[in-house]
Amino acid sequence: MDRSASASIASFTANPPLYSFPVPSFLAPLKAESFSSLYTTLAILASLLVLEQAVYRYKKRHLPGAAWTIPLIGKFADSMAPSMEAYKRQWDSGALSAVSVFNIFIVMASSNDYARKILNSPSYAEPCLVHSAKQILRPENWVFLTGKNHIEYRRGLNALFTRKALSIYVGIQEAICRKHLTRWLEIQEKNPNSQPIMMTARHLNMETSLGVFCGSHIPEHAANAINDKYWDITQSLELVNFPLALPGTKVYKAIQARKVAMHWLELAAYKSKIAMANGGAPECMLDEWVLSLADPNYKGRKEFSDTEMAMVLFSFLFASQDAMSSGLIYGFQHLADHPEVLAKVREEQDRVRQGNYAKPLNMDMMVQMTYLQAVVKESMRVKPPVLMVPYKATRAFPISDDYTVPANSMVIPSFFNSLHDPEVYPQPEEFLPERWLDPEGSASKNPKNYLVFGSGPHRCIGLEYASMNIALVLATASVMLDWEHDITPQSYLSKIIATVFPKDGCRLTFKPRTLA
Ligand code: HEM
Repeated sequence: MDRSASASIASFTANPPLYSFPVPSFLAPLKAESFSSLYTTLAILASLLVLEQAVYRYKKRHLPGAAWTIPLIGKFADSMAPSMEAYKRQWDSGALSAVSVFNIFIVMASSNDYARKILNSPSYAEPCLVHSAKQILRPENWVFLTGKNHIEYRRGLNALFTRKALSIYVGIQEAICRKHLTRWLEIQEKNPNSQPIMMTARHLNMETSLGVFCGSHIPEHAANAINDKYWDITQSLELVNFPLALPGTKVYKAIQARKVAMHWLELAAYKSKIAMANGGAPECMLDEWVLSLADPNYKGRKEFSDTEMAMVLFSFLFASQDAMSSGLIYGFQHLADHPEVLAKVREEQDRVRQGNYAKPLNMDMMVQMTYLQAVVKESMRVKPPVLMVPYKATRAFPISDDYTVPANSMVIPSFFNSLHDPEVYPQPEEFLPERWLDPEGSASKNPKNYLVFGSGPHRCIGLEYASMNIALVLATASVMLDWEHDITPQSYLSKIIATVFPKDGCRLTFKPRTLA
């Protein structure tokens, strides 16, 4: 037998052997010192691995979650391929549960009380978004402000979402929506097969957002260019990404996409300032913003560079493109699957439009569409576009009587269980818009459960605009189109790419609406 193969570590040390295991022959040429340093390295590695487990177990304490974490990577594999089933298992394992990814200790909060507590405790926890978000949005973007600075900055932006401002946007939204729905019909005419609306709905959304934000200060070809690149941003929003934005990586591509968007948004800000200085009437969000800053009664900061304005608009695009597309796509799917609900939407459209489908929509008409509003609310309750928002504990956070989230841990409030609580929403998996029509019903009486747009100081700033836009697209579609759902084995499975989509992209066929 080859002696080196059966040698033991002990034979190279003065101490009595603690372990004895065979050394492979490729190690034979190693000198005693080399073995000693190898032994030391292995011992250090082993200690680190033990330490990793000890720290994980110390932080986790009694919370549900794996007893041991997978060395170094933790649940990285799960975060690469997120699935509703795995998330649901985690949420149902306890109101608070623990998980670790790349040694980032994460506390998941699934109950309504804990989710709201995290969202409403700014002195303990702040949003941290996914790691790539800072590279894409740029670290100086306002969305990363915290505390008083965040409150003040945000106060200035509220002017962009007032009822008066939203009224200006309705006309832009409707014109773009009609143009896209007409194009959907033309595409269908050329190809009678069902098509997934995943990308076409995203395109409609992108052009609407850019139209609302920038009006005629952004040309259509720029909106198309931004739309073409934007998918790179969506794809880069994974929980963990390769840390360096090297060419070829997803984050690198997303940064290139941001540069294209920023170029056009800066130009739009510049043009808006000139148009308003020349006494033009406000026709988009930028114009509203420029005018509000010039108002003598306006108290906040008055000077914003073109780049700063563009970064704010880009943050809106970033926050809305995926979430709104998800909301819209499920809106189409729910209405296709529930013809009785679509029929009621149409009855309401008839009433509000007084039978005149060519009449342009306005804010008063949108307000009268109470059934449609219930449809939109219910659609996003059943299929919340955003399942959870990552926050970070800025210091030790005593979240319950018997558990304190360790400082610097991630703490993730999830919305699904709140939105599917059978006590508040009986038959929680069913799509029942009527539940919102009774002001005394449990859905209306428990607004704290409706976490679709979050809660607290970072609650979605665009929530009314978002709901109105989804309603407006469905209203317009209901009067212009008939559509059918081509149900596949993946229609009711979820694909999670930043937000939630039907796994098959929602395959629909469209026809011009036939009026009875
Ligand atoms: C269906 C569509 C949308 C959904 C489901 C949605 C959902 C959310 C959620 C869950 C948050 C985090 C709230 C929290 O931490 O408590 C959020 C934040 C935010 N949303 Fe939305 N959102 C939508 C559309 C929009 C739109 C259209 C805009 C802008 C035009 C927008 C702008 C923002 C911004 C800027 C934030 C961060 C606010 C802050 O940190 O102060 N969102 N949104």
